[in-house]
Amino acid sequence: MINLLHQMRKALVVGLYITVGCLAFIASKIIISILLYKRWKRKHMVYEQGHGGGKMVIFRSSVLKSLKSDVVLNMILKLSNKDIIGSGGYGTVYKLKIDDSIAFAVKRLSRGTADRDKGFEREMEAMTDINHRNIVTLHGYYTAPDYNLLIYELMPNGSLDTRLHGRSIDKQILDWQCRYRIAIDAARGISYLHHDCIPHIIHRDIKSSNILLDQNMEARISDFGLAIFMAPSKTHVSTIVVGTFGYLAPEYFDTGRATVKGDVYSFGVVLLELLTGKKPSDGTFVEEGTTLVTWVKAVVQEKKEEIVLDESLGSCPMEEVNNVFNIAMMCLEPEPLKRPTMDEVVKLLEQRKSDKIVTAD
Ligand SMILES: Nc1ncnc2c1ncn2[C@@H]1O[C@H](COP(=O)(O)OP(=O)(O)OP(=O)(O)O)[C@@H](O)[C@H]1O
Repeated sequence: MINLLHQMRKALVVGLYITVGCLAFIASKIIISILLYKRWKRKHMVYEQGHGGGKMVIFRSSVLKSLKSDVVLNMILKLSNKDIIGSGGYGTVYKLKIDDSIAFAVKRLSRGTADRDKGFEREMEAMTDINHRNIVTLHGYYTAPDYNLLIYELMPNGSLDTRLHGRSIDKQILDWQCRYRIAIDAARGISYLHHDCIPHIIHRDIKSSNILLDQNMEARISDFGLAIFMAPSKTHVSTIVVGTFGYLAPEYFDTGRATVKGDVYSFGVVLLELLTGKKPSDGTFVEEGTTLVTWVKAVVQEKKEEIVLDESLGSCPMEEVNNVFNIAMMCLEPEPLKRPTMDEVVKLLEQRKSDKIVTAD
């Protein structure tokens, strides 16, 4: 009898513990959900828009938040060809001028194909929570039945691609110091995606037209239309091969396995562009049956880097130039495991830069 009473008491205590445990678990979930919702509300301002059943979401920009959504939308709808500042395979980019001192870049993506819609979703998923000085800021978006709009901060100096391969007057500003700084800024942006974002972000389209320059020629990574997430416990994500010819890592091209080392390879190609001033898709490479990477590797092996160095650079510190060639070669190792991580690339670039600054000062 006593034994039975003892057992009932024990069962009651266990039951009580389980109930309290469950209640505490549910309460903690509710509190976390409320906190997450409050955080989301703080960051986003959602406007249900009457025009054509679209929806506008503005975050981060106090200027845009202070304007009424239909005012912003009307300004966007008035954009025309004269406001175009660039165009890519997926859409057209316009300059949206709010007043004499404030402007944004608006990317218009037509809808209709699953590819395009996916690109828009990817861009939003990847960018809404990113806040880094070397990543272009997304201020909001508008989604309508026929098209999607992405509103970014405006990068007044355009893309590295246009500066490097466009009019020669645009190239003048790209002296050695400027190119070195662009390399460090871009490396920091990619390193943030690979190492600090959870899940990690593989950009998959690192190239000079996706490196944009602000008013001080500081570089930021843009265009997350092909970006994919990767859990920290994973080493790769299997996908169909996308990206830009000339920048794709060979193993990704062959297997469709996207890894952070694929971005490292593409960054190595960008370093070669900065060093040589040549475009990876330059017609002469195709004519001669070679590539920018093969061409440069051959001269680096013979220690004749100056042959391929961009003539428009004029005189520059050859020790530093050779170091950047070496970093590029590491990034372009055919074996992905032998390539450095982006964290390491940043350190290699920073170390050499700061050594230079210390001796120069
Ligand atoms: N925030 C911005 N500020 C200023 N210019 C921009 C901005 N975003 C894009 N651009 C300009 O618009 C061009 C087109 O950009 P977009 O991202 O649509 O295409 P892309 O990267 O050049 O090519 P693709 O998307 O086909 O790979 C860029 O190269 C750049 O010159």
